[in-house]
Amino acid sequence: MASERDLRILEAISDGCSNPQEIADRLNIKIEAVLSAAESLAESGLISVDKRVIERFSLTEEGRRYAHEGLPERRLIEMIGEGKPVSELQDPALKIAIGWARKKGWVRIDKGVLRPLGRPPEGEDEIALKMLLEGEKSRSELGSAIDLLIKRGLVAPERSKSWRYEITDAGKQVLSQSKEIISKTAGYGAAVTLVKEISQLTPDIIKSGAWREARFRPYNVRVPGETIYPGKIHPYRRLMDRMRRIMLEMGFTEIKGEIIQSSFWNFDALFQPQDHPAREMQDTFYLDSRAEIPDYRSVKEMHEHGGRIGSTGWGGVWDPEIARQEVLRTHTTAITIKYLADNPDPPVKAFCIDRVYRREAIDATHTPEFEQLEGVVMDRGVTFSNLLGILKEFYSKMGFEEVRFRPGYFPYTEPSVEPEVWIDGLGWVELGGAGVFRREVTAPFGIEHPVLAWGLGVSRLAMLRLGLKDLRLLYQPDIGWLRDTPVSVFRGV
Ligand SMILES: N[C@@H](Cc1ccccc1)C(=O)O
Repeated sequence: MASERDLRILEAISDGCSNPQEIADRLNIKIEAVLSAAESLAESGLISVDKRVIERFSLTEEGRRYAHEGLPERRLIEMIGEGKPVSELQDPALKIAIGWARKKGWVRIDKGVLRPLGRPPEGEDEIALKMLLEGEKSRSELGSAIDLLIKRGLVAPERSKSWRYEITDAGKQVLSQSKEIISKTAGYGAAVTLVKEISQLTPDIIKSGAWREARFRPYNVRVPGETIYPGKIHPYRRLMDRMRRIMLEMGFTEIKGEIIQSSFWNFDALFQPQDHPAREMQDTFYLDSRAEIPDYRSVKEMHEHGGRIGSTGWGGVWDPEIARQEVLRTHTTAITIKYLADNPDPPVKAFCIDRVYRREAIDATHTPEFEQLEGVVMDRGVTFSNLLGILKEFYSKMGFEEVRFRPGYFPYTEPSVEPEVWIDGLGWVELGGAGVFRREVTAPFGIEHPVLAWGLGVSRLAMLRLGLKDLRLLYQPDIGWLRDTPVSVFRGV
């Protein structure tokens, strides 16, 4: 059964209006209303719908300027006349123009002089630009120059969905029947009383009491709605907030620290020998500045001889100058060890989620800046199994049910493990490092109780959680990805 609005729309389609906007304009109603009505008309077989994606092109601001003034390479040709020394053409904007003119084979450089090679005819790109001054155009109207113009940022493509409606024989029949009724009565109003279906409640319908007799059209939740892109929190930020919330729920306190650290806190305090390969230039960003470091006697003693805990230390001479060198922190463990040194009495339950820096060549799985989530628990009698339990719980709260631990090695923990989570399709994926701090780390700072410590690769975890193949997406504002990433991938957020 069709409502008054349906019939009007059906009539418009029968008169040749084939797209929603046209119909909306003609009937002075919202386009969403047309889409919704058309959907149900199509469902009842009264119209046929042809959906397609169309591409239209328009000028960017720069493109518009060039459409008026001419492309830079065109103006260059006009400017150089018979030729001009390249040394007089040093302006960066001119360099771009020269680049294009050479690419197009319009000029050549002869003994330092830029010379035109005849007068180049108007190119397809220039013609396309001029056409676009008249308004939006399609690909077929503009020709093949369009891709280059898009690359140059002069033309912006826009893809949109279009709907084409056509009335079917069944539709024609319904329309002619209803017209008969309408012509016998006063008009569409009569058709409404005839079909008695209302899609929108108006003050009039309420006041007149017409709603009592009316049948309300049910909502059709399958109608394609207008896509809207509201502002939302960046998916990566959202994920980090989630991790932060999990840690807080588990009773941890958040701590912060400086990005620039002395080697002392980044390495030495963690009993990393001064010739440890991880300190080398290819892994660490060194600054050419020196930091103040605290009283280092006990740390030096530990590195050289093993202090008074029965360790042998690393031997050799521990050099405070090396410890003073400033670095961009390579891990957040620098923050937690400093915090423990400042708070050596139990209990301590702290975490730090922040950015760290390493000299990595950038590729799909490496960036020189990334985030780590670091946690420490220090208390009387805490054990390695407590550590595994905490990690398991954290991962399960993040939605990774299957966790296992591989033996690992870090200079500052014993025993050490590398937690792995199971990802369908990928298998076991390593997600960080963990262990119990060695006495060589804790004793010099007067920490007498066991310390459980771990550091997790946050961006790694985000990649898995968001199903990304390329880590760089987390750091590049790719508007398409940002729009398409649903907020619902984060359970419980
Ligand atoms: N700092 C280690 C992780 C770790 C933290 C704490 C204990 C053990 C390991 C890393 O960056 O890989």
